[in-house]
Amino acid sequence: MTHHPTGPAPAVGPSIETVGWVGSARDGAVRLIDQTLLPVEFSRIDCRDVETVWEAIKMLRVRGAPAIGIAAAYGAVLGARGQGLGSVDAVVSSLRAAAAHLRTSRPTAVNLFWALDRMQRTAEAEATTAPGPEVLLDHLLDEARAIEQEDRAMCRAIGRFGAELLEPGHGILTHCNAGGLATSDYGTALAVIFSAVEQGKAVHVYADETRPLLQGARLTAWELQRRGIPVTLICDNMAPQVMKEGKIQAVVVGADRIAANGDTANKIGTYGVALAAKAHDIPFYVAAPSSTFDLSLPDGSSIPIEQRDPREITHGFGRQTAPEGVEVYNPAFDVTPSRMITAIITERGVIRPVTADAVADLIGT
Ligand SMILES: CSC[C@@H](O)[C@@H](O)C(=O)COP(=O)(O)O
Repeated sequence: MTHHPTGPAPAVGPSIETVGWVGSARDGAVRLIDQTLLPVEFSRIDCRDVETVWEAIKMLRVRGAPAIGIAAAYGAVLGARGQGLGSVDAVVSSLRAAAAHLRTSRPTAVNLFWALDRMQRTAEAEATTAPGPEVLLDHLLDEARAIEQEDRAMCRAIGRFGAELLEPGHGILTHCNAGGLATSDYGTALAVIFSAVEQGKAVHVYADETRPLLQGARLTAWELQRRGIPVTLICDNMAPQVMKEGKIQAVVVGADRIAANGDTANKIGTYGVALAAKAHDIPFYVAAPSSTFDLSLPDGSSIPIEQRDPREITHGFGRQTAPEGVEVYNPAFDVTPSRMITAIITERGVIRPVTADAVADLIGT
């Protein structure tokens, strides 16, 4: 049952740069949108040291798995110049220390570790050949920029593959924010929607508010509205009812870490959406780049789940909404078993059905 008009699709509005680098390797800074201020205020901050990047990741000023990885890669460049540019060895050891610190910012999104491993490998590989510390630092900035550029390309490819799965008039439910704000510029789950609209398919998005930090309300609704895509905001607990009313023909969400068998960690509440989708026979799609897969983990049971400050639940956005001292459980992510995922959309193609063999075939090389 489709309740959405199938008239001409709107044009997709312009991208925004979520995280990038300004200035030279020697004096520059990591520039990022402070997402904690959205949707009321749009402002960027410049991070000039590793600690500021660490804090920005921890406090969700920059968030979303690929964007965290990009911010960390640029943060590693800041770290590399930490002890000054006295020698190549000083640059390498400063980068190692910065990477070790940045790894402690958030545990679940594997893109953070993937990007830092890559920066560290680059530093170590070039240590013996770089003619001097300044050249090495320039190369490290090039590597961080490559991570950002590759993410752009991956998101566009995810969008192209995923758009094939949507039809004009579809109602699409998404959870949290897997849009441009969570990546370099185009998103993963939202890329699928942007691409479908660019292909002329008019769709309507339902955005889960996403308790407790409201990434769906503050970020996804803002991003879709800004790009001219029709969006209806709902509270998380309304999703099953909205499905029952026939308004949803597909669910598309992002991912923070995907195990070798396809089990997928994403924002808390995603598992509940998958259960509801299954009950209503609605396809449940995960959209993620290959950098979000962690093939060292056989299944989702060993994915580390971030536990966050209870005050995000008891004092969300500055107002006390629970009794003082109440016990709180606040996991930031949950794991959806692969058997509940209809397909995983990657930049290399679509994994369907989601099995360990299919994941290994596409991602394992
Ligand atoms: C393309 S981003 C995919 C995920 O990182 C996203 O869905 C998500 O769960 C983000 O959580 P957040 O806590 O806001 O970093």
